[in-house]
Amino acid sequence: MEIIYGRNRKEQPEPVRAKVTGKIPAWLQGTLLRNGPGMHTVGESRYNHWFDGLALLHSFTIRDGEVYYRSKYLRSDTYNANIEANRIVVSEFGTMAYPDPCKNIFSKAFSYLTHTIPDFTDNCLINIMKCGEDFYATSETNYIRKINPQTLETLEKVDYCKYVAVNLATSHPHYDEAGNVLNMGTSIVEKGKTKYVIFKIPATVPEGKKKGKSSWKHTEVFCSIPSRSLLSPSYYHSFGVTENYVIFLEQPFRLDILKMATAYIRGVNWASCLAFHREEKTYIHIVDQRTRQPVQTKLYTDPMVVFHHVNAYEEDGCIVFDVIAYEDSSLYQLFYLANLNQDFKENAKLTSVPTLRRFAVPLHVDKNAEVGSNLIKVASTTATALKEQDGQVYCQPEFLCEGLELPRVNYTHNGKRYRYVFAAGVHWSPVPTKIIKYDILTKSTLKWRETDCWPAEPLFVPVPGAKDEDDGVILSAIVSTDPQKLPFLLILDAKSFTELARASVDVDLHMDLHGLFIPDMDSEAKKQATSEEPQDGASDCHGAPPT
Ligand SMILES: CC1=C(/C=C/C(C)=C/C=C/C(C)=C/C=O)C(C)(C)CCC1
Ligand SMILES: [Fe+2]
Repeated sequence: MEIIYGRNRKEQPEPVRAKVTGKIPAWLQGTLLRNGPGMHTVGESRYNHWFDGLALLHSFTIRDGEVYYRSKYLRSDTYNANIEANRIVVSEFGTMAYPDPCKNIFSKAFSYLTHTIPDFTDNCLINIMKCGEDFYATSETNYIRKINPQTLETLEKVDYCKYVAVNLATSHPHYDEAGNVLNMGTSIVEKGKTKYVIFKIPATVPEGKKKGKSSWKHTEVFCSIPSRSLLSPSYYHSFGVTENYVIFLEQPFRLDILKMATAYIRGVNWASCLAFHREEKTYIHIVDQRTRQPVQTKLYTDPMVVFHHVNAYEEDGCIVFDVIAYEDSSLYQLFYLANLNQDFKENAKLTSVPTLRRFAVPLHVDKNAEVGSNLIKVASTTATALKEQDGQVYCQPEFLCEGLELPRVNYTHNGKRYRYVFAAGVHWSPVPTKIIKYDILTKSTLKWRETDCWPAEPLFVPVPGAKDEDDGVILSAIVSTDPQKLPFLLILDAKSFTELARASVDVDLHMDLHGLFIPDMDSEAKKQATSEEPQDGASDCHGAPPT
């Protein structure tokens, strides 16, 4: 597994033309842009965790049946400082680093003082966010980095803190139809006022506001939810939305702020400040986007750990939401590089399988409803919400399917009723071995897998004018551990899950995390703008840079 996870990857900044087999649909024109960790050692120093690796952006540009690949390390301040020092000098999730080699106790104490309120890393390795016409590499700290989606160059650093009071923010924002971004973050600095903040970044500068100003300045707080525990807010990796509501799970997987404030002097990493409290409940917060107020009903469910929300929608006075849930937090433990070594089958065993769970929560609780009665009258799910004596509502999910992670849906159905989940197939190990299409209606699955092939998160791209939810293709970057087989971009027909084409590239493809597809709006115009004609040829040919 070290070959997949722990090895440093070589960047490929010049586009490489892929060898295409099969036929890429003519309508599929655009760029698949993805992010993930690519460098795990700097000089003699080594990161401990896979989520620490330096961000490596990569893209597959699909144009007229041809595919071009390129990759480039994000030139974050973190990357630059590490490369300059030839060692890791910035702390990441699983690695605490010391900028100055603290030779004596006094200098260590001094460094400690300057780190009490930590300045987090800008190594944005998790996802790509679209904001208006701009693209950003994202992580979970207060920093994101603007990038050029064509050349993968690193542009300016944006500090969320300048626009909204959050120290951490998710790398899984939502988008409305106008492209406005809805995201969530946690404010931990104002002691005693720890809160979760839902905020909106407009896609464009609002009408009537002074032109020329960036839309960031118009970021607005939508709603703040006070943390149940002021010194120990929940950790969350994503959240859900419906057309009118936001769903936030305050799970008992929590950050300890005091531990974080002393982590540097204690020489421990950020990950050690996270703990799952298996005896506590998971609180379900619902925020009405129209009133910007939380729904007053106290909703809760059993302890669980959720990283990825799948989708959510409203039905008959209820909110139905689907998540991938675990019984514990073993997933983050498994991604320590020491666990992903040769014996990963032994070391990297999940102690709970990820399951797709469907919850249903009532938007209004009938005062006359009997204590103990199920408030969910929706026929399509067996999820329940039981009214309790004290007015709280206890929600129990319907278990839909096991062994899914990195879920994606057809985003035109985001927040709306939907039927299909596309995901990576995992079981006891967190390493995906297949791609799955799960049909919620028929509870059936379609799978793609190939020996020695390790798929990334599958992304759904709809065909223009699509009628059915699954009218489109699935894109997934496949890492190969078969020396005879090059890595490739896999293109599946999303309906039948049959292979339409694959584009093999002779490059050092890394296992990535998340990304997005940028469709070419006007591919004809783009083609005209391409200065050079691409050369015909083999997979290692460096064709003209697609614009
Ligand atoms: C650096 C840093 C953090 C980084 C978290 C990361 C990098 C999480 C990655 C999660 C992924 C990739 C999940 C996939 O399902 C925290 C804990 C927010 C807090 C403080 C500083
Ligand atoms: Fe994620």
